[in-house]
Amino acid sequence: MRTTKRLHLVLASASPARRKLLRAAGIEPEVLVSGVDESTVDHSTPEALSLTLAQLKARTVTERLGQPSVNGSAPESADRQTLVLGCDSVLAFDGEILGKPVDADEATRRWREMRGRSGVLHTGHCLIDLSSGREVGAVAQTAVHFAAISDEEIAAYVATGEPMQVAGAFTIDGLGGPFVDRVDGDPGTVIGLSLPLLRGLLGELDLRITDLWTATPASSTSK
Ligand SMILES: Nc1nc2c(ncn2[C@@H]2O[C@H](COP(=O)(O)OP(=O)(O)OP(=O)(O)O)[C@@H](O)[C@H]2O)c(=O)[nH]1
Repeated sequence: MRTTKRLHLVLASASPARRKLLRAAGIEPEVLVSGVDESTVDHSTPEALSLTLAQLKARTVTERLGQPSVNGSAPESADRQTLVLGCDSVLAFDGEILGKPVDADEATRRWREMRGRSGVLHTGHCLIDLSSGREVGAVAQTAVHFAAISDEEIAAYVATGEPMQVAGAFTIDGLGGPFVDRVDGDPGTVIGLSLPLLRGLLGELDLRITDLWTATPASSTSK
């Protein structure tokens, strides 16, 4: 049965890219950074790692909101139904699971290996409905094909500092754009949040992504 309450999305992420994706899709999230120490989680597959970290981030913020955790049934709020979304992105490349490079040297080394080759960006998503305590989650994968860039291009890109801020040491919608030939799959998954996957998770909770629109698309695009 569809909700009659106003839906409110809390994004449990510091990622400016995730927030930008949601806002462009008409969803204005409240941002509550989880502060999770990702080094405490170790998993052998990129799917398990990205999903577990997404769950940890969403659950951490849910607890902080003073609501029971996943198995509790949070008290109904008057007119607002709050959802918490956690995400985590990792690159699977050459049999390794790669997050953000620790420094410029690692970013340089990675690019010298990645250029001209392909990897798979995995983004785990976890969505918790505070009113019911229900939790749903899934991982999206998008293949990334890197351009055969020169040592000089690598040096210039690493010098911008961007590679050290993002999983996989590259962006497709930033300075790294020219260095990715193509992606196979949802580009949002590479950027850090898959909107079609979010739509599916909301559907599992009997909710619609259109109920999350804070600005109706017409008004948000009017000049
Ligand atoms: N703009 C952009 N950001 C990317 C891209 N690929 C990865 N990222 C970012 O790289 C970061 C991956 O690190 P995560 O640990 O998942 O997220 P975070 O930024 O540390 O933020 P938290 O969710 O609070 O942990 C995210 O901010 C992603 O948005 C890309 O192609 N474009």
